[in-house]
Amino acid sequence: MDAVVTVSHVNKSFNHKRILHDVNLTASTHEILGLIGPSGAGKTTIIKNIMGMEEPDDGAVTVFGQPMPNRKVLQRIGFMAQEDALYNNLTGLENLKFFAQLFGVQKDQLKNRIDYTAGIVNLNQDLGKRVSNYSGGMKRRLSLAISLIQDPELLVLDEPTVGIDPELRRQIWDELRKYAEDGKSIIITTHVMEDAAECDELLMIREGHVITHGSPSNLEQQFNVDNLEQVFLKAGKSNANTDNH
Ligand SMILES: Nc1ncnc2c1ncn2[C@@H]1O[C@H](COP(=O)(O)OP(=O)(O)OP(=O)(O)O)[C@@H](O)[C@H]1O
Repeated sequence: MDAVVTVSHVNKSFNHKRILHDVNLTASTHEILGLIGPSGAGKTTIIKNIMGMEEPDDGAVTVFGQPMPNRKVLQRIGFMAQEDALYNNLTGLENLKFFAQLFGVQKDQLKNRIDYTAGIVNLNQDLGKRVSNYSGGMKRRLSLAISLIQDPELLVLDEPTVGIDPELRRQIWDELRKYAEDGKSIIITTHVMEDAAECDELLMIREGHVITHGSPSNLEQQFNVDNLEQVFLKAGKSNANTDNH
């Protein structure tokens, strides 16, 4: 496994309030890395620092060995933001084609990539509709298909499973697993423990601190509990105690 993303000792404040405290992480090939924590914990801020959309106050971020932002590196990343960035007046198909061209998908690959990515999120039947007529869940699914369109080496997905029903969620996780097995790297944020259980490596985030990290099974063992929710609660408590001393 090779390191694809490194975040080293990153601190970030907004309006003099510290949002990230000494965050460290490594995302590697063949791996799904999950950032889990409640709303406001700082997950999106970490993602934005990785994508070069925010700059750390201290510390460093590299993606494929390069400091971000870097336009060439961005071409190698499939990014799904928390807010859907779609063209509402275009159809789903036109959106997919637009982003495929932006990311340099070869013409002879275009149909295959569109069929494949729309299939993953069950949108094939709705591609002719304008996005303005899509539900919120359909928009999330289209955003996910777009993030996969150029077969990126790194996928960065901010809350991809919000608004997605359990059956489709299973299908998406199976595809993400295949993607990682193919040697790619995936970073995903979630506040849902079922999603966290699908990851190879987890960072539990609370109030901008990484309170613990490890594989789901190792974390359950380490904290001597049988689910990740309990790990989060126990890790949060021990972290709070440490903070007080
Ligand atoms: N540009 C900004 N200016 C000021 N405060 C910000 C900015 N971006 C984020 N914050 C604050 O940083 C904190 C962490 O936000 P962030 O979006 O990273 O959390 P999150 O874990 O992704 O939450 P959610 O699951 O709700 O998306 C919040 O208190 C938020 O209000």
